Amino acid sequence: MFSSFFHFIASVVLAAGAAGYWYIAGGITIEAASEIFLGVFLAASPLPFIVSRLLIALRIKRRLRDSAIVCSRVGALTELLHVDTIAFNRNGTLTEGNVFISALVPEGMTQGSLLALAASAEREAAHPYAHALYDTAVQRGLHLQRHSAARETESFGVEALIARTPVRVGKKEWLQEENIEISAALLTRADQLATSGQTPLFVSSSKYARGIIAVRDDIRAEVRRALQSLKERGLSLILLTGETKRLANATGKELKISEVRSDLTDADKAREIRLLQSRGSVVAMVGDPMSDQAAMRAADISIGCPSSYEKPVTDAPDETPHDPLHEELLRGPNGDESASEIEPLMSPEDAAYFEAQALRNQGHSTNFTPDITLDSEGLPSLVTLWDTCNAARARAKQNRLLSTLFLLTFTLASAGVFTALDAAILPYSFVGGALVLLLIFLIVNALRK
Ligand SMILES: Nc1ncnc2c1ncn2[C@@H]1O[C@H](COP(=O)(O)OP(=O)(O)OP(=O)(O)O)[C@@H](O)[C@H]1O
Ligand SMILES: [Cu+]
Repeated sequence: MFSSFFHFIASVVLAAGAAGYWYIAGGITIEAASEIFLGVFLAASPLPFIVSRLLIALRIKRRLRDSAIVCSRVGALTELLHVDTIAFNRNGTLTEGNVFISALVPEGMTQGSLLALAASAEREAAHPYAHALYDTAVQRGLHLQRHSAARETESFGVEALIARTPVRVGKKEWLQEENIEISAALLTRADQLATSGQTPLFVSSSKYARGIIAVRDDIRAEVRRALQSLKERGLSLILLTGETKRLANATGKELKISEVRSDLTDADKAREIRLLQSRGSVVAMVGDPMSDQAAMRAADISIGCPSSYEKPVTDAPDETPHDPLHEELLRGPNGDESASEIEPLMSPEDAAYFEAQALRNQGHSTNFTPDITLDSEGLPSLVTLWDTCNAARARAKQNRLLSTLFLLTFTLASAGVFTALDAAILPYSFVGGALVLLLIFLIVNALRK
């Protein structure tokens, strides 16, 4: 856009220069000088270049008509060709989006009570892990306790007050920061679980870890192939994830990605991207438009991977219309009176505590649309998009070359440079006609099969 503007200014200056020269040195009339001005201006105009750029985006768009890939910024399609690094998150983008509990490791309690404790804390949490814990507990018919307040911390976990006791579910590092005691046995077990591709969630009540719940969301086979294809196309890949180092490394190994950054919040991911950019990389970020917002804004191109988590449930629409546990929880302690869930019993101190914490979590705004949104296939459709853009690149090159040739020869001819060789000054009507022909040719060339 900027360069087109300068190109335009340059063409005006050039035209004025040529007309001025002939008016003064050649002694021609003002009418003849304006005709020279017009001729040079038409020959040197940026129009063919602007048209070429738009046509390429149009070509790509037409090619993508049959796929469900959505592009909300047309320029992104041509800019995609300059990208050399693809960054992506793990959960939802690389994985099935099907989270399940793969191990329950309680310490000093039963598996059931460990899960019930964690699920009680996760009741209203939004993370897919929270849903998995809660849904499994409900399916098993476990008795959940009501919490008086809960707070979900991005990238760390959830904290809830249950019967005035703080219960936490989340990352080891976070619990350790809160001075929660974790036994050596649990720590070892967690490392084993993470190395085998699972996410160990620590559950603590008061100041002690009560066990681990391991959740799992496996890598999709198509994603492995897609990443391989992207690598073959000369792109650098980098995994930016909120998961812990062990799991991230296991994922990297499984997918043969050497660049892996773990334990990142959204803001950390954005910082990693800026770091890559400062080294000259042009980065596209594939992620979740909700939870990777800052990273996607920082990237040169943001690509939304329609998270499998958000898939509308079409398979079983009328299964479990209401969960029995929910109703049980709504019933008061006497079994008859309906206790309100919306107004939890919270002491003013608790309320103040959680209010202060909640304020720190309010960074995200919800209305962010990525430049490009992949189809339900997710990452594999990026390969299709890339190939389409790349195929268009050859056509773009031809058109640019032709436009440049036109500009050089017609500018010189209409400025009268060839009069030195006894040629006449090219009249502006001729230049105009040639320009129209050129534009028609560009259109045909860009859009033909
Ligand atoms: N509600 C929650 N309950 C338990 N653990 C949580 C919760 N929210 C976050 N965590 C912990 O924080 C970690 C990172 O979460 P985060 O949302 O940042 O990453 P992610 O989106 O799951 O992964 P990626 O960055 O690859 O997409 C999780 O692995 C989990 O250990
Ligand atoms: Cu996705």
